Amino acid sequence: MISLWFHVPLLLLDSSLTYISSGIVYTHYPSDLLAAAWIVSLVKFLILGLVSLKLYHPAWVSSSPLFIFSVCLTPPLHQTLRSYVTSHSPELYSGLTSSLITHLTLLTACLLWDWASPHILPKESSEADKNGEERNRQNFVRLLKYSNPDWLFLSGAFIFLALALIGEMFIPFYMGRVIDILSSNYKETEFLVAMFYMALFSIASSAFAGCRGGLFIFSMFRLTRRLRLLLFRSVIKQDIAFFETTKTGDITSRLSNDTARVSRSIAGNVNITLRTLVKCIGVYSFMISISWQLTLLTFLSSPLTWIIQKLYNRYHQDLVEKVQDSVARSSDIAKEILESVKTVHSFDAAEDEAKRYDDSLQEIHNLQTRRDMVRAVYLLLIRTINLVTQVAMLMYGQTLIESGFITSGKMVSFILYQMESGDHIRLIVHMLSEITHSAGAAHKVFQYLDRKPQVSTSGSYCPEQLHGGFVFKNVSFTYPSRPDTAVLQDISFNLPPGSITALVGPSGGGKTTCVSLLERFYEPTSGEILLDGIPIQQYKHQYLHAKVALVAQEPVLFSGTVKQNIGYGLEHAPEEQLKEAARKANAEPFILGLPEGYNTEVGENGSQLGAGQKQRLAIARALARKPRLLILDEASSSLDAETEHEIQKSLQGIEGLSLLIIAHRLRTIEKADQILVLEGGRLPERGTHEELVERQGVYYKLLHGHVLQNGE
Ligand SMILES: Nc1ncnc2c1ncn2[C@@H]1O[C@H](COP(=O)(O)OP(=O)(O)OP(=O)(O)O)[C@@H](O)[C@H]1O
Repeated sequence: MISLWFHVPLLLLDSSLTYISSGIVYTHYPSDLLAAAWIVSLVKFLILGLVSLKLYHPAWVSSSPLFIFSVCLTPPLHQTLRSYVTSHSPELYSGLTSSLITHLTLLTACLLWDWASPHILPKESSEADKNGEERNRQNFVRLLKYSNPDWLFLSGAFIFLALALIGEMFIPFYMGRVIDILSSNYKETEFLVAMFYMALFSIASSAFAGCRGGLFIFSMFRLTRRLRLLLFRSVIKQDIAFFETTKTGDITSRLSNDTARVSRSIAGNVNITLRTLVKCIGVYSFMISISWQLTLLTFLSSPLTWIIQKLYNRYHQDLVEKVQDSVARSSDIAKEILESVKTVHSFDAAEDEAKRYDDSLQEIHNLQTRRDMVRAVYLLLIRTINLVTQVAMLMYGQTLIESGFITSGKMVSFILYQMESGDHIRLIVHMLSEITHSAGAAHKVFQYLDRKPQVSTSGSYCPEQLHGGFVFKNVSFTYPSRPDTAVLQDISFNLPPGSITALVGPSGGGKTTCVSLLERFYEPTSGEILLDGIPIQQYKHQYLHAKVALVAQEPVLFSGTVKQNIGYGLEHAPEEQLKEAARKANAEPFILGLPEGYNTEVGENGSQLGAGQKQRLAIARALARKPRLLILDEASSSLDAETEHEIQKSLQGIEGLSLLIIAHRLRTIEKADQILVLEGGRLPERGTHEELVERQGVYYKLLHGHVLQNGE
């Protein structure tokens, strides 16, 4: 409705302007009506443009610029074509009825557009989108900077690009020439010269194009590799909270897909866009030099091709991304099911899971069908437009040949150029959108590249002498992913050098969280952790991690040999140091029993070892770095009592080594120097086993519950 109120006054204004200005211009230019028509329309365009700018309101019309443009451009364009194509003389003002018909048709088209465009066009141009465009531009510039090391290859590629284009541009020209020579008086020398040039340009342009493509692809791979490495380095240094809040799939997708896409945007898309742009200019120059009237005719379809291509890009790109997401989801489902196949079998859920997987496949299929339908409609429209243009061009071309303006050979050259030109326009529009999308992918990559870990690793203190006394001083902590729940509340305790401390308490009490803070996976929300009186964040990261070693309940081993696993992160450690650690962890007897001893492969995540063996190997790995504090988080739960006892004895024999043991089997920590009872993030009790039993508090209950639970 608002549109209508905007268009009707504009329409009336336009009619009056046409009437008045036609009268004036006609009196001054009675001889050249075509020039007059263009002047009238320029005047109208300026006045209507100013009026609409003055009155413009965002809620009005999306089509008002289109309306004004069409209202002003259609009449002179129509007159120009009329006089050139049909040889009718131009008219300046074609009468009230035809003017009314033109306006009403345009008004209907614009209103239809206003009504339909919100439904068919994806929403854009919001403030956020504009910021996004600006950001994309900045990202693109930044990407160019990442390509700096490849400047030599890229410059070479651009030179070959230019050479190949020059060659390609001349081929249709000489083809037309050959036809002209064949269809007129045949002269052998001229024919041979033309053929020679055609062959020369063909061979040279193919060779240059090959070099160009090769160099671009080479630079692209180099950039991908550089970006991947940078990204991987940045990701691997992130704090644990980052990995808890970011899906692994997202990270791997950035590493594999986005980096490749981003580098494609630089080397690949820029290459294609430039090539197409230059070719487009070249092709149109040749076309204009052959016949500007025919060129004008082919231009008529360009705006339509442009709009269709833009619409197609938006839709198609959107659907392509949806298909990719849904393929990723589907493979995630398959992976999840296959990884938990034992659970699936034990719950007899194989059929249900197959159905779930089938649903995900169906979703992919539906999206792919939609994507292909969109492509089919697009191809149909584009081919129809091409056909109509070609028919019009041939009809007019025939008039031009008949009247002797051009030769049939030139007409052939023109057709060859024209066939290329449509492809070029579509490719430019496609590439421009592809570059924007790649810049979007670049944004995702840069987000990770620029992310600063929340746990700083800039400490530099690494003293030669270390006593190894740890102190928790009024430490409180909440997980970044659950900021409302305090997991540790103002806890303080000491881990004196060479002592054994046990952390016990009900599940969820915060034991593992204490360990995570000691390992600097997170920073305490308040309070501090000191090592020999100095806050642990001031120590050099590698130094601290050599002094504090953790063995988790389910240790992670890497595929490789036993020796490689024990020496993980210790590149230059002597073999004897590793074997010594294995002996202390009571792992040597089983290692020597393996087919190739220390050189036996452990399989992916140690799959060829038993749970107890894995734990012993993990303890050996921790000891190999000669720590001052060894944290055993339920690390001996899979060991039999005798092995556990052996290990404890050998660990106690290591001078200056403090042990922090988290255990549910309370019997194993009865001999600890101090037992800290952690409940609900607080430390309600601490003392030796005897003291705590005597106190009959939480520890006593735990012990009691534990005894009852195990029937001991
Ligand atoms: N990564 C995390 N993000 C958010 N909350 C967490 C995270 N890890 C643990 N929590 C929560 O913090 C609290 C303490 O967990 P923690 O694992 O430290 O307890 P725990 O005493 O070691 O338990 P358990 O004996 O079962 O291992 C629990 O409520 C748990 O749900």
